[in-house]
Amino acid sequence: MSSSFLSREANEEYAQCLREVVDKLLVLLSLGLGLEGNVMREAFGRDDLEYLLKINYYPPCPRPDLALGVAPHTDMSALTILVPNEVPGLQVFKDDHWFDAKYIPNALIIHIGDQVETLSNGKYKSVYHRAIVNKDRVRISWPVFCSPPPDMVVGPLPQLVNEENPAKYKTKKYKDYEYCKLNKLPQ
Ligand SMILES: O=C(O)CCC(=O)C(=O)O
Ligand SMILES: [Fe+2]
Repeated sequence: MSSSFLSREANEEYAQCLREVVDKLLVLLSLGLGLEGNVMREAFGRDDLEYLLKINYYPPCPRPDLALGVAPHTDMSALTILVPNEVPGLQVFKDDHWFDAKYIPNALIIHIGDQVETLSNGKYKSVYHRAIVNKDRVRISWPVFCSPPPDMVVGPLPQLVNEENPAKYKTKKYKDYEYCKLNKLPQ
């Protein structure tokens, strides 16, 4: 890893690029629900969307069969954009199986997070995933969690709720969702 990756300028440039990616994804996700392109982005606070970079460092583990890097979970963000190093480890749960996320050089891994699931009233599902560890190689991943601002109220979009499709999720401030998730309280 070059030290320039960690420089302030590099992070600012990366954030700027991610903003464009996230804006495009939110437009496509809105259109996918049959809504105007700007609906999801507006519902998440428009230019106030927050970007949080986390660095996961998984040291080699002599018994990868006995340990997990990250336990299974969904991200509470709206979207997560993740870049891993070349050591595989991310797994996604689908049809009762864990699937390896293939490492593709220069590709971004995008997770649908809980807030997109809520806003879409369950049409989009947040991805259940985990990270396994490697016997002799260090794995590193750089997820950026893109979330609504703490005081933003998030709930199923009114356009998607009617008598046949009642709201499946509570409407609440993002910070309250976060509090319940972090403390494993019911939402
Ligand atoms: O390291 C990974 O690939 C996944 C990490 C992760 O799921 C997380 O930090 O939320
Ligand atoms: Fe995650």
